[in-house]
Amino acid sequence: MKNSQISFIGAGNMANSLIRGLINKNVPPSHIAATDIDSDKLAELQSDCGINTGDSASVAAQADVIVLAVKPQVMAAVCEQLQPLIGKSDCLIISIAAGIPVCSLQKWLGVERAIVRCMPNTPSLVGEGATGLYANAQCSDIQKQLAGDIMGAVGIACWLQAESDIDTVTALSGSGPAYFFLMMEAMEKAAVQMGLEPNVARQLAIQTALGAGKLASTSDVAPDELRRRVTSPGGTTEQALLSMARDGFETTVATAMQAAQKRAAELAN
Ligand SMILES: NC(=O)C1=CN([C@@H]2O[C@H](COP(=O)(O)OP(=O)(O)OC[C@H]3O[C@@H](n4cnc5c(N)ncnc54)[C@H](O)[C@@H]3O)[C@@H](O)[C@H]2O)C=CC1
Ligand SMILES: O=C(O)[C@@H]1CCC=N1
Repeated sequence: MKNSQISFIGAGNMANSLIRGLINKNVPPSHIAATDIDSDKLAELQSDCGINTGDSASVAAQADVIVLAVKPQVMAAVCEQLQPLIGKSDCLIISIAAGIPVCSLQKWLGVERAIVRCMPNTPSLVGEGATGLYANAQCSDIQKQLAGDIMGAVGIACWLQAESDIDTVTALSGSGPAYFFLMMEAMEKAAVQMGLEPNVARQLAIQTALGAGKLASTSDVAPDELRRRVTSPGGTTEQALLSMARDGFETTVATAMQAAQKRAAELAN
């Protein structure tokens, strides 16, 4: 990855998290380029991070890796416009788009292209990303290594056996940060309704999420046992968890993830 030129097509929320996350991990800004139809986004990235920006032709010409970071709905048009502009025949294409299958990307970019489909998430910005990856048969081991290194620089990177697993990863970790943010919002709101200062409620809700995540990720103990260690028999947590179970918490989560997975499959068409 050290000497690779990485170009982003689309410089929105997810590209920003990846670009800023890579720079935080000491990838030289001169190795990163981005294009977007919104020139304000490019100007901000250039002034904040010092990366190269320009039109599709200029960022695609020298790229060793092109990261497709536009919405699924415009991916076909973006790829068809991009295809003749890709300068290097061994340029690796990384798509982070939800839903769009490799066969569609091949149709729009040319069948011989090495393509890795990834599903990252926005905590990549702070080096805590979680990405699932799937490579097509045209990818060499070196190209797979490169994709894994890029995503691994900003968090954990897990290779998937089947392309369809990407839709599950989308429902789990791609969309997942939003579920935890919603939980923080809901906890904060309830605490304020119970009389706590909003500022204090927010700080404690966020720190509790951070602490639980850190504890779960650094401990050998599984989340169910960590949960039991908080839950004193006859105590307060027990009452809260019983209330959640009565309200169907697990079903709510499973149904929500199925809805996200179903939407990912729909975006393929
Ligand atoms: N936001 C997230 O948490 C995640 C998003 N993704 C995927 O990342 C992709 C981008 O999503 P977001 O960053 O959230 O969307 P976004 O709307 O913030 O960014 C998309 C960017 O593409 C630009 N764009 C549109 N047409 C273009 C064109 N023809 N050429 C160049 N740029 C163009 C837009 O101006 C915009 O800045 C989507 O495919 C999404 O499925 C994947 C994982 C997580
Ligand atoms: O909501 C979306 O469609 C994208 C994909 C995963 C997270 N954000």
